[in-house]
Amino acid sequence: MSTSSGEARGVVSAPAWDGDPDPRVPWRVDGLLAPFVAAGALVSADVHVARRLGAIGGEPDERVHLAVALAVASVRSGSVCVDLTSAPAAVAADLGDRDPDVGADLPWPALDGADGWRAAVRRSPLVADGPHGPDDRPVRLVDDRVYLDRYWRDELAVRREVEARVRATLPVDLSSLDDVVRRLFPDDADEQQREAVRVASGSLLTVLTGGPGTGKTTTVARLVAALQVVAGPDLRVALAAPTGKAASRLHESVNAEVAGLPDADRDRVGTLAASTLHRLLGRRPGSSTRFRHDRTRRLPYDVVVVDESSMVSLPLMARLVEALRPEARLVLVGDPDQLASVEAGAVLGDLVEALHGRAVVRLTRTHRFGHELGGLAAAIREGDADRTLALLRAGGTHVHLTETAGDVASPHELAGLRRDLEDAGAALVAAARDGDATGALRALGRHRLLLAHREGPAGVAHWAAQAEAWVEGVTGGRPDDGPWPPGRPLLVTENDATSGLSNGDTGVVVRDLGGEGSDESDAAVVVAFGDAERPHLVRPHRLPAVQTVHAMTVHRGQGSQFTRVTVLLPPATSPLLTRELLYTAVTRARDSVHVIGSEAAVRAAVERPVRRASGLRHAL
Ligand SMILES: Nc1ncnc2c1ncn2[C@@H]1O[C@H](COP(=O)(O)OP(=O)(O)OP(=O)(O)O)[C@@H](O)[C@H]1O
Repeated sequence: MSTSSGEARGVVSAPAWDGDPDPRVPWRVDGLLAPFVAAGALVSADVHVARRLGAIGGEPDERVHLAVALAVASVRSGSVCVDLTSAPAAVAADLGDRDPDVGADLPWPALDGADGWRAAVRRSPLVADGPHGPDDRPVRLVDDRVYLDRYWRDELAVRREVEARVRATLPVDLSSLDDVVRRLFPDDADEQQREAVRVASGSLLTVLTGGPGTGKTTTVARLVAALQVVAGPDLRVALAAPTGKAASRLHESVNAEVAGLPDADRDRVGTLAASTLHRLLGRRPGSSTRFRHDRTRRLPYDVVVVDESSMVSLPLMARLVEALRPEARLVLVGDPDQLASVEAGAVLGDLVEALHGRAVVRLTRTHRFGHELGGLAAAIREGDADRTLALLRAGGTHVHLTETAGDVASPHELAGLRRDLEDAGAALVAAARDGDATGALRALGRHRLLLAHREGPAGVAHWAAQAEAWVEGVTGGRPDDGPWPPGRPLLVTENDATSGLSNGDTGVVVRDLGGEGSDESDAAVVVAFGDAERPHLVRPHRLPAVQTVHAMTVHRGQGSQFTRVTVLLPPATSPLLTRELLYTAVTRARDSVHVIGSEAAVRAAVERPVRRASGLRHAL
């Protein structure tokens, strides 16, 4: 494939390439887009995609290339599109968070007028103009939002399905609904949970939101029981979550709740199986965007419940709603204040905003933390930096702040973290060496270090190594430990049907006192995963890809909770430091949280909500 370097207006000098260019390779870009690359608003790969589309589609106007490159960049950073009206302010704000001088005076084209930026984009042969524009163009312009067309189509699919589902009302026998609601939630204080059941009974879409410990999972179990009475019997129910880890947690907690239901309800519900969304939809080998179940081959369920739906990307949500039977009920459960999906879209948050309360039930009564943690989470969620800092500084049994003087914590400032890591590590190694899988799994859930970055001085790679060194300092390696030292905490990084492990599962190497390994390298050790009471034991040679997990990113921690969490904040200038990141990190703690960072970093996080551009939140 040739590059665009030979064209009249082609200004990218680069070698030939056969696929996606590596965004880390510096490409020389000149012309209108150069200052955008220099400022960090675009990477050269964005420019390259835009210029190639321009070359193929016969569009020489650099302003159109800019719009397309920004659309590509926006997907990379989690947005679904770029809004031409707000792009200058959004880019300046993003760049200015890091350096106030950068991004303020980029050469933005004038938007309005017959020869303005908007008009140039609208009449471009690359661009379909409006929702009814031609469907063979790579880019679409709708209300000043520029989309790569496939994201527009995904957004449209979700919007249409949601609109249809919200409009439909299902006939319900109100007196039997009232009976079952009162039986399942006898306490008047549980009115919000009752309301969730009423909404799910009467409509095809229910959005159930709430912070951690507000009873979402509990409600799911009872809601299914209620639906079996008012819309059943024998409804086929699927439970799903975006990650394997979240799916197994959902499976455990819903079935535990079902076990406590009155006999008749429990029998009606039976055992519910939870799987990942990918598995529910049916993976197709070699494709991550198409599934076995789609519009032509719908999912055979009457009720589909998706937990942790804040983590579901727009493309995956589109595939799900397309695959639902039109009469199936969809229940989306999650916390829209948490980090959104790694891929593009913030569907749950957008829907909550767009639906204006229709089909949405928010649970606000916390059952789990009756202490400082709940107040801290609320202050962060509400964007109140002063209150967040005051609560952190006041501290208490459950909240602790180590306020660092600079961007990087000094050894003195790290003393508390070191102690936590050493204590948890020592307990882990002691139980593992004793062959006590239950004790080791409990120790594994005792403390977790969460970070924003994967790489760099504030990243997981550095801190995992540091933590390991500290732990080894107190536990000492043993000559007979072999390649799988007992007490090593592991994170699974791929899904694996053979071992039953999913990407995100964590486990610990434990001495197998009674057993024999199948070869020398894993003789006499097993790796314990899952529920501490009923550990799932896997021989090392059967493990899928794993890594040592003394520390993990907040993203990785999403969907899990730990007794104690330490959040080590990056410098205030880190683009990853957002309100959602801090909220998600703090709410991973079941009992106590320790935040390490500067005042500037705490303020930056709380005051910087993620801005993901999308049309979904305006659309309904
Ligand atoms: N109506 C209720 N009355 C008393 N306890 C409740 C009620 N609803 C939930 N709980 C309890 O509150 C705790 C948290 O509930 P649950 O796990 O359902 O919350 P959640 O919102 O799903 O939390 P997370 O998002 O952290 O998983 C559980 O111990 C549950 O038994």
